[in-house]
Amino acid sequence: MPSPIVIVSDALPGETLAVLKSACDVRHLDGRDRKALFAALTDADALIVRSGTRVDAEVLDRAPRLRVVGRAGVGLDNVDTITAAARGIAVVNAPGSNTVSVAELTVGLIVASARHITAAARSLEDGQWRRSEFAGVELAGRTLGIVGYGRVGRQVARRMAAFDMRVLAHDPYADIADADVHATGLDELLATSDVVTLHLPRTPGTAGLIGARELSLMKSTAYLVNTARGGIVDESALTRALREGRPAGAALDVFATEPPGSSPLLALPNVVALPHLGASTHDAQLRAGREVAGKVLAELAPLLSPSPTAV
Ligand SMILES: NC(=O)c1ccc[n+]([C@@H]2O[C@H](COP(=O)([O-])OP(=O)(O)OC[C@H]3O[C@@H](n4cnc5c(N)ncnc54)[C@H](O)[C@@H]3O)[C@@H](O)[C@H]2O)c1
Ligand SMILES: O=C(O)CC[C@@H](O)C(=O)O
Repeated sequence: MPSPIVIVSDALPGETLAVLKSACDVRHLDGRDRKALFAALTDADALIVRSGTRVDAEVLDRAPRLRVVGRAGVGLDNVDTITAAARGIAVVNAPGSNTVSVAELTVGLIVASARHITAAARSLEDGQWRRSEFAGVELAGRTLGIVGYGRVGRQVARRMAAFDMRVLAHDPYADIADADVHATGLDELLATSDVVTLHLPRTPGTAGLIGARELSLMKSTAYLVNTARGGIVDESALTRALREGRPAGAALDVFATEPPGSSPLLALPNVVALPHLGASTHDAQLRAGREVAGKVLAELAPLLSPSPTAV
């Protein structure tokens, strides 16, 4: 029996690739090259992606043999799960694999915002020594508002409570029962928080959730941190709001379109911007790779002989 063909269209750890290669014919390409992706999918049994490959209906149309799409990470907003389900294609991901990494990056961005770390570092690199301009605020005693109290939101709450912040959380679907975390409505959270941090998925229901009205509710001294998904925030409204100084600044790991090209957000002095690094630790990538490889091989089991290397 020929080995199943697995297309890997984003970077995966060597260990994951080795596991897959022990049982499958693994082919690499850059998933942003749609032409190459379409060509490779004609005889593919599995496709493994991260956030860089858009797996829409057009992609699935080109893959008549596809049994499984593996997402080496959490967010499934780049995969058309409805079309996949309609065609009997399994979609598997690795929830929880990168929770700690995203929470730790979020802590970094909160501290960087309160203390102007990136702007001050850039200024010194430019040969300047402007101490008073970069005076920040303490986080202790101030209020953190968490929108989306799932895996990452809860880990951020724990870590920032250790900074002695008062923690609010808004999540219509979660049980917010942790001591020291106060459940609130979204408007109240926006109006009372000194830092607002987003940890919810991008779905048709959450796209543009934070728009001009919501931003206008925030304090002029507050910071917005987004390590969730770009499309949750209306970027045009955010650009206008930041130019007007309400909120005071934003730290963004994610953008509506990635890479964000010439987005005006990148040119604003009160923006800290990162190239979607939340899950980019060796630890998280290894966990995500192991989990997704195991799930993909399980879906391919009927095509495998002899049985795959255990993962
Ligand atoms: N920057 C990165 O590299 C990176 C890495 C991992 C995850 N993420 C993003 O972070 C998101 C959260 O990850 P997670 O593992 O915590 O997911 P999760 O599913 O554990 O938590 C998401 C929470 O959002 C809540 N939610 C849904 N709609 C909401 C709404 N309208 N208002 C408030 N809350 C709402 C859900 O009830 C859930 O509790 C993912 O969906 C993904 O998009 C980003
Ligand atoms: O694939 C990535 O590198 C980022 C993934 C991350 O955003 C996720 O949703 O797990």
